[in-house]
Amino acid sequence: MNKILECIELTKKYANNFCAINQLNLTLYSGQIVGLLGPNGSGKTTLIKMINDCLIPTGGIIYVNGNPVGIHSKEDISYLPDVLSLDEHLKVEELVTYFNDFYKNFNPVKAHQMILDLGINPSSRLRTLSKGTKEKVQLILTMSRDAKLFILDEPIGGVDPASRDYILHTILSNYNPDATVLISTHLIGEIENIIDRVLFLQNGQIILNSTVDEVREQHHKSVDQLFREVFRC
Ligand SMILES: Nc1ncnc2c1ncn2[C@@H]1O[C@H](COP(=O)(O)OP(=O)(O)OP(=O)(O)O)[C@@H](O)[C@H]1O
Repeated sequence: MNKILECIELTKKYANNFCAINQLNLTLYSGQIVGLLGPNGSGKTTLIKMINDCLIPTGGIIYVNGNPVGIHSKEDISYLPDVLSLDEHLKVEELVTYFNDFYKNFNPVKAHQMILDLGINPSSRLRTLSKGTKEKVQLILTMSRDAKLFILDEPIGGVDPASRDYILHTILSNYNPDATVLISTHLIGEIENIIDRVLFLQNGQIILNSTVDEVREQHHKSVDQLFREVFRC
């Protein structure tokens, strides 16, 4: 198994001195789907932004596929941010062309197939689509790259339950089994059946890093039940 992500003593303090990620150590290997779970404010987006070079750590280091975060890691990672980051004036088909021009590892055939399957009109301008459909387009573009590490920050939050099933199935069936998918979500029950490993984040530290099978065997609970117990208010 190849080490695809390594965070060593990773720390992020914001300008107000609040420590959002606190000396976090994490190693992920290739070929797994990993759920990054934690209550509001636990640091999930901060961690994801640092892995994607969108935020600079205060301390520690991150390696992606053996390289420190930087130009190389941008080729290896396909990132779905928690906010829409596409030009809304473009048509869906123009976005596919744009991604194809921009990323060497983008597969337009795969993108067009998913657009067709989800009944999205390729000639619609993004700004005319509903919030959930915009999210689907962004996810399709993200999943159509042949990346080594997919990082999805809340990929199904605004999507209706029927489409969620398709999208989760799409994540499963379109990702290369040698790749790793890191999914941050609050919809634990929805992703529980597709993830191999689960991480619980609390106050900027990993407090659980187990396979889903280990959670079920050791705690005799689903991940959803364990989460509700650990983080009960
Ligand atoms: N720019 C900032 N300046 C100061 N504090 C910040 C900043 N951005 C985030 N934080 C704080 O860092 C902590 C972690 O935020 P983050 O967005 O990473 O959490 P999260 O786990 O993704 O939360 P959610 O589940 O609500 O999306 C929170 O307490 C948040 O208020």
